Amino acid sequence: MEFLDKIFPSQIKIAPRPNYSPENYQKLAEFEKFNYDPNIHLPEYVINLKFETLYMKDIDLNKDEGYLKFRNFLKPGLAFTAPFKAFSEEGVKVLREIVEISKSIPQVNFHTKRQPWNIRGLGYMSDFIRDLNECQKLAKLASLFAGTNLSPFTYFNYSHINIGVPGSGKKVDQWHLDSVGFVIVTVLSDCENMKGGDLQVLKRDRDWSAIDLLNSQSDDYTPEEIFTVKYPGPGFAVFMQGSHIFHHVTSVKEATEPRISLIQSFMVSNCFEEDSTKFSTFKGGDPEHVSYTEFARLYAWRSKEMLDELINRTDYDEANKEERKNDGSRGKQKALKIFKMAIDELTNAYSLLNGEKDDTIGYIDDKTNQITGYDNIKIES
Ligand SMILES: O=C(O)CCC(=O)C(=O)O
Ligand SMILES: [Fe+2]
Repeated sequence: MEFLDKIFPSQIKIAPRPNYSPENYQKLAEFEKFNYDPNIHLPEYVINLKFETLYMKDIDLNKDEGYLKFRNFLKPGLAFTAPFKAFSEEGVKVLREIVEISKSIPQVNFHTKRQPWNIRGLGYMSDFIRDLNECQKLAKLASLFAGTNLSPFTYFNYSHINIGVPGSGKKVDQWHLDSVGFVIVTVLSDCENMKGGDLQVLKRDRDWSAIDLLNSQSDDYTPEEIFTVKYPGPGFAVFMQGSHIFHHVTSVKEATEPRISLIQSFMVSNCFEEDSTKFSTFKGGDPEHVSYTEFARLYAWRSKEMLDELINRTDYDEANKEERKNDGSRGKQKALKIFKMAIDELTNAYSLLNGEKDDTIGYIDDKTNQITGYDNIKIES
């Protein structure tokens, strides 16, 4: 048995699949030749005990009691890992072929102010991408790093790809916090002689006061608190809690080919844990007919999971016994707590989806040095 199956004996939860593909994102015949097989496309994972890591507890600035309790629960909670080999040679080869095909599909190519070129939406169009993102082995590896069970995030995010064109003078990605809790960021291109194109992270937890520090970073000066990821080669990845630590990717100055990176996104499986999802980011960037439906389903699933917990509880008898002893409060209190959480989840979803509420976290625009929201404004490629 794989060591990951020993640690996580039960299946990772996957949100129910949509039984349709949104308009413009139907299955594509050109992708049919690729069949995902973790035994071929993933390597044997070897965990190096001298793994270079940064623990959330070491960069926490937030000393709020509730927050610390949550963090304690998430032990060991790696903020980010050292690079590890996430994909086999064959895995890299297939993914690169998929990227090449995708470049000629207009509706999956996006050019935004934050990211000059990204590819999104492949989960609906390619079974390989769908199966990779729903792979138990990869999700269990991410769960091991996070210290809690993680599930794949929404379909349109499955295998988000960034492309950095050498000499474009544009950052591949501006300083930002992710709008999803956890990511595995893999480089697929040859970076051996690349200048620039560095993924850099700030070693502080959600510290907005660091904006000046981030903006002071220039080509020839990297403040000590900013860490540069050194990828040994294609197929190597880092796992990170991108929703907690600011990160960006510098512009590619020189390289033998464009920089290609692949982002696998994960959210907490347990509906009762804190969730870092920020709907407004996706609302502001993805096609409207996709983001609304995906997030309606996501919030509906999370609330359903909460109510299922209430329906499937096996400790009512015990709670009821206690209840008789304790004047009827215990079982009732537990039930009320779950109802309240489900109501809050739905109220939050309702206000976000109908536009009464905005949960944007934005990114730092390098032109203005200001936090900027996602406004659906596309730029010319
Ligand atoms: O492309 C990369 O290396 C990282 C990109 C990133 O942080 C993102 O897409 O959120
Ligand atoms: Fe990111």
